[in-house]
Amino acid sequence: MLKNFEAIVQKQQLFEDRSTIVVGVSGGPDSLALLHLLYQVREKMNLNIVAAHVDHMFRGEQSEDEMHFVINFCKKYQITCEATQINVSAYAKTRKISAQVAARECRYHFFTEVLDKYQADYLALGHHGDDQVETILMRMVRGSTGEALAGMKMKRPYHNGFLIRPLLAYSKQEILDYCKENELMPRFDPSNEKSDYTRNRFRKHVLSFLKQENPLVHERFRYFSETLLEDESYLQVLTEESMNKVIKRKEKSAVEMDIIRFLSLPLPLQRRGIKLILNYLYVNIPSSLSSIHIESLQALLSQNHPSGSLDYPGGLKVIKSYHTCLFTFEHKEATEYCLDLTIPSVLSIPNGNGSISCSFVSETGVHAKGNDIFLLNSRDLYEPLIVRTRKQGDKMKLKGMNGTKKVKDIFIDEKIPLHSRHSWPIVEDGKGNILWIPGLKKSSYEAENIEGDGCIVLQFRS
Ligand SMILES: Nc1ncnc2c1ncn2[C@@H]1O[C@H](COP(=O)(O)OP(=O)(O)OP(=O)(O)O)[C@@H](O)[C@H]1O
Repeated sequence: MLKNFEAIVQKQQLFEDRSTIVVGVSGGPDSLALLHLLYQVREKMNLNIVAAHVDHMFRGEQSEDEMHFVINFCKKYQITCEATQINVSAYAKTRKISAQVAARECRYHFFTEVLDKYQADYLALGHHGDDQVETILMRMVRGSTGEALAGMKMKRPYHNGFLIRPLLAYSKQEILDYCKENELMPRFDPSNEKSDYTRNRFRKHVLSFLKQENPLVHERFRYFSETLLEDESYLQVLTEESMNKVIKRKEKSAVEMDIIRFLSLPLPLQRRGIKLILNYLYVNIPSSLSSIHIESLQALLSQNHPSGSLDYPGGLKVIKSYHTCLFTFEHKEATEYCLDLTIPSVLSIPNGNGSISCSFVSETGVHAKGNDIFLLNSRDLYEPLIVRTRKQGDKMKLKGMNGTKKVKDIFIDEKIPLHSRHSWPIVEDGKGNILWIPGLKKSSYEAENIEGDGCIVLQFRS
């Protein structure tokens, strides 16, 4: 028995007694050793083991032979076996994907079918410690960050249960020795020897060098991976707590955050905070998104200029405006509008900017405190009232002040983000006077007292 197999299963809580485990078995040494190990603990742990094999039909008779080898192996050990033949080359051609990607997709599709058929909770695969060293190094070179640098997880949620990789604790040599000791006679896939795949190049040139330096290098990488995952999960909790105080608005396709609060976080939380937002907004993280995007955003947010924007892959735009940073997929220029406000009515403002209700009241006693409500004496009403977006040169007579002020300056003083200014509603009367910028400022046209003929009440709801 491979050293400590049971101890690892217990320590990592890989699976429970009485579980059904589907094992992906190619016929190679790794998966064959895995199948055999699980077979060894089967009785003791009351396991139901099912082997699943896919013949990718890449190598004609040779790969068919491998399938029969797996079927016969299972027969010998009285293990249930599900085997299938899939024309992966044809699949790859119709979908215009590489043979490797196609093989993976077909394999995992079949695995889920078998998991469902046997209502299994676990899919076990034969990746080992040397695979892990290669994976981590490849990811480093590719520029992965955070949790991804920990490589493959020994246990992670998959389909309706978990994907487990019990052999990550062992080196390839230990597995080969195990196969020999137990006379398993695995098959060797010649494509593993080709050096045209990135992984094979890492195996040949980097892993062999590292093994010379330290034959137990896989254990060092395992320790690195485990501690990194622990550190990451702790930092993730801290990030989520901190970002709760930074995020101002969170919708399906847009997130707004407070830049000052964000910049007060330590850099590791800032980086993870940005990732958290991106993971939330993207359904699938685009492969072209890299650490460069995160770095350039950190630079944009910390520079003095009050505004700026970045284009992220997949149509996501990040817009800085004063103390607010908006991540949005909805950055089509806000449509201009100019709408009649009839009395009485409720008008929905375009671009999701709320509504304005408009009614006539005859009695006194209406309070118009704040900028969300506006009163206009009937005798000062010049119809039609219009709700529109801003125009160049807009000016307004401010309530309680002499003279006029540019609408543009009002937006700047109120620190309204650039993208919001284009769609903010402005209420104008039939003479072209700007009466009110709902939610922001009132003009001197507002009624001080309600007089004889009653008044119009405008109420803004954002
Ligand atoms: N054709 C297949 N059918 C069923 N399972 C497979 C097949 N190919 C790979 N697997 C599963 O995926 C794991 C990883 O596959 P990969 O090709 O990366 O490894 P490998 O070094 O070829 O492993 P092995 O020595 O088991 O063939 C295998 O150990 C096995 O559990």
